Amino acid sequence: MASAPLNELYLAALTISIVFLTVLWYKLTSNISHEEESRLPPGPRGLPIVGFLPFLRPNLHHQLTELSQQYGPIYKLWLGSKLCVVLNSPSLAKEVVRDQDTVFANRDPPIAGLVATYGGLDIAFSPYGSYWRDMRKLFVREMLSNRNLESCYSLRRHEVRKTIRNVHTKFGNPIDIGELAFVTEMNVVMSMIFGSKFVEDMEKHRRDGTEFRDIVIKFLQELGKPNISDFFPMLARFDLQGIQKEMASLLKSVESILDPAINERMKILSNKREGEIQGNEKKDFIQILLELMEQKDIGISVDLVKIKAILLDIVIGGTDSTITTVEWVMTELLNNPEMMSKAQQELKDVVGMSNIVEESHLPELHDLDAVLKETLRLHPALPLLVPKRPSQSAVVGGYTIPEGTKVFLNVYAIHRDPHEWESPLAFQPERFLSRSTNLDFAGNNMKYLPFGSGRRICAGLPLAEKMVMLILASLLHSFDWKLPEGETVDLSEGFGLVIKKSERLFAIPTPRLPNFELYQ
Ligand code: HEM
Repeated sequence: MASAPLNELYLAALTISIVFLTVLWYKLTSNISHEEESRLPPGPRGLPIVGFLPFLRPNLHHQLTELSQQYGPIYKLWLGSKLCVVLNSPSLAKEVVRDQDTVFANRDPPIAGLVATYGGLDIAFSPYGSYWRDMRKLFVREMLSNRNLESCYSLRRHEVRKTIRNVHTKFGNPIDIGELAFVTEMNVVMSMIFGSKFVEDMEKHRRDGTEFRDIVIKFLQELGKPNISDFFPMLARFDLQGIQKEMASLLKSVESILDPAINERMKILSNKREGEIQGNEKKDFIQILLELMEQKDIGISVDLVKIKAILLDIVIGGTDSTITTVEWVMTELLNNPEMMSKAQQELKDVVGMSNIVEESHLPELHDLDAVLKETLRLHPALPLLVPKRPSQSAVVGGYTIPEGTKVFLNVYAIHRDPHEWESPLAFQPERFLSRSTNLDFAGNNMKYLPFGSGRRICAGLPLAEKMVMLILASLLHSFDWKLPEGETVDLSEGFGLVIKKSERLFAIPTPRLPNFELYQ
């Protein structure tokens, strides 16, 4: 009995120490002034030190959308010592991607992302500034220029035709749509980067896209995992969950595929000296980049590490969002058979049953375009875009967002907002057929931002749009699709940076075109 007051004393001392340490912790780790703190947006309280971290659920975009119903269109969360602000309305989106775009064009990459990109040397994670500007310019103007994209159409066509031929050999059997899209997209991307011979060699050695698939999936899983190091930067050096170590090892695996291909191309290029390289020669991405590396007078210093960082954006980031989008479109069409028939009728009218789909047909496919847009409304590949970090304190929605805050633009919530969309949860592609709206991918209408908006809008948009449309149009024109017997469409979403389907989609193709030769 005598020890009871002593226990209470211990308890009191412990509580005082925890409170003291908590206050000290915030003082040491936070560079937010008292004045700024009083003007922060509202938000859930959370626990001392860890903040809202223990309450996070796997599907972050769902939870952040639910919280907006409770706290309004702008709210804050403390995740460990990291202040996060979530924006959930078109007018707040406008404030950050239009009115204050230079401040919010800065990024807040996760530590795993920095490990994966040699410290943020890629385009997506590099801070806003001259390095990012130069790299993005190089990517958009040199690699994805209209001329370049047109000149490598034959590569895209070749790989998509190969996929159609392949599906034809398996008709009547269930096909994993995600895997099909992955192999097609990966082969297209690899042939655009390294040339079609590289893809043929990979296939000869049975190193087709599937080999890469596991690495890409793991890469994105690690990137999407909540990491203590991000929430308590003071603990980053201990890598408590081993995420940074795992990421470094995944990067090595990717390099084991990229490095030999780059080295081989460097050898070929140096054997084929200046005079022999024709001005009008069709160049793949690696040749463009290696040539830029040799030019000293272009104002951009390109080296091998930067080249690999850019390739990672294309091979890992670009591929995954493209595949996920193809899989979601096919899922929605299988769930809405009348829309599938409408899109197929359009293909019959525009392409004809005795032809195959060409890229020149794509601008005529208005129904399919509307299906793609509606799918990206309901299932935006990056529901929270790539998080932003203002380069200086700013005022948004009347509240202060201090410099260094992690800012999520919750496109998922905006795309499903009942104040912005009629029947927001229904799949209604017709809403994109009216010419009076500017609901396109350019990010001008703040209620529809599947590729983001402003300076940091998706840099791969011209290629992404062509690829997704070409793969979908070819699959839908060449085959009818149905679910395996007794199966229903599963629309649930998995966890990650890119919202994937939680269950893989299997569908059974039946040839649609009368002429067998169109499958050869
Ligand atoms: C359907 C396919 C795709 C979707 C839905 C998509 C979507 C996005 C989104 C939402 C962002 C972030 C924008 C922001 O934070 O405001 C982004 C960034 C980016 N995307 Fe895509 N993307 C796709 C395909 C691609 C492809 C194929 C490539 C490369 C060939 C690519 C390259 C990039 C790059 C480099 C960035 C970073 C831009 C920057 O920070 O300046 N994307 N993408």
